[in-house]
Amino acid sequence: MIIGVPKEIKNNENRVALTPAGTQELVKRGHEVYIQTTAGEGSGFLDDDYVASGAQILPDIQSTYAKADMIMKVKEPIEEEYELIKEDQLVFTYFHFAAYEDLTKAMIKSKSICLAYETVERPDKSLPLLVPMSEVAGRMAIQEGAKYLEKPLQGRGILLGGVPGVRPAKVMILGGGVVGTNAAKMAAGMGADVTIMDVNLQRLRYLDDVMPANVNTFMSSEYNIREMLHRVDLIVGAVLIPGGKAPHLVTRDMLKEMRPGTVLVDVAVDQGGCIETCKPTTHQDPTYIIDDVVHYCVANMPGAVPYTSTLALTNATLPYAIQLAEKGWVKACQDNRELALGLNIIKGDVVYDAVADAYGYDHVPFEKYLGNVWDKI
Ligand SMILES: NC(=O)C1=CN([C@@H]2O[C@H](COP(=O)(O)OP(=O)(O)OC[C@H]3O[C@@H](n4cnc5c(N)ncnc54)[C@H](O)[C@@H]3O)[C@@H](O)[C@H]2O)C=CC1
Ligand SMILES: CC(=O)C(=O)O
Ligand SMILES: [Mg+2]
Repeated sequence: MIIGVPKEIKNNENRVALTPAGTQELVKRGHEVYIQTTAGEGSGFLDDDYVASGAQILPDIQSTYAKADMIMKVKEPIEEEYELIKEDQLVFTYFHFAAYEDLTKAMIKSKSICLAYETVERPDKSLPLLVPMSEVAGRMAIQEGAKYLEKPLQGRGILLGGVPGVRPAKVMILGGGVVGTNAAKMAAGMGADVTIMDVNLQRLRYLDDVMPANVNTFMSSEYNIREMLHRVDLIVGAVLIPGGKAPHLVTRDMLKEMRPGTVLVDVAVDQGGCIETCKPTTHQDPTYIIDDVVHYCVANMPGAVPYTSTLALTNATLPYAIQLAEKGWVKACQDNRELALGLNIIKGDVVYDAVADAYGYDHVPFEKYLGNVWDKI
């Protein structure tokens, strides 16, 4: 198969979808790998490193898209890329369709095959290609939150861990999945007073078992969220309905109940955000203020720590990329249901139900393309 890796063009997106080590694995299996020049630079990989692993370097994004059967990317395609995606081309990347209607329409029009990292799903319901970036973003959420709580950055001016004789900051984490757990670990390690909220009681039981004493669990409900608002310093939004739009757990009217300088970090912004007033921001201009509350809503948080993120992401994506390259997308998805669940749009059909629901499209089962292979197993 011919694999193309374009350079990411989203603001401050320094990750790359394939490392020189991954290139070597694909090339030694007989595949052709084309890397857009300087695509790996932000993550510390030079064109020469890729060439040494057997890749060929292409001069621009147009030639990279034009050449490839499979495009491997990190972030969702942005407008300049829509026209470059070809009919029948396999695009393997994050899409977050439920948050981007224009992208959804453009990919339907392209008649490409959109296999989304964020909905590849294991039998235990875990999301193996989202987990590594959720680990990064969860950890970063506290680092960023602590920074924006500083007074010169318009925060309340409270130190997360406090000092002897002075209480630590209160951190409320909405969603106790991968982002929430990693955020809680970091906040607890810094000495904050942490509360994790979730609707899954089993998950809260587990977290109660494994978390240190300065982390409490609390059932997520509008009533319980409101009860805490006037006391918290930092709120981390970390809920997920896989593939779907995030529910608004913090609504606009709730901002009035918070203290001035409270910081909101809505990590779930890539699925539309769980804080009603959150709109996607960039690393260049990450925050804005509404009602004296600081909003941090960067949709590609891991892009700022590419040395860690590229390795963490590609450790997870490479085994799936190899299956796609070896077998083609139809056979690879027939053989591995985890990958089939990543299919979101196929040749103009929306095949992922939460994406179809988000915009009122018909949901076409992916069996139209894959057949009912699992019934026979
Ligand atoms: N902004 C960024 O750069 C990044 C964003 N993310 C996003 O972070 C979000 C969270 O991802 P993960 O932690 O991996 O998901 P996850 O599936 O591990 O956890 C989500 C949790 O939300 C809980 N939940 C669902 N409804 C809830 C409600 N009403 N109240 C409280 N909890 C509720 C679920 O029970 C689950 O425990 C996703 O939207 C993901 O795409 C992930 C990585 C980077
Ligand atoms: C998951 C995601 O949105 C990211 O890694 O940028
Ligand atoms: Mg929203």
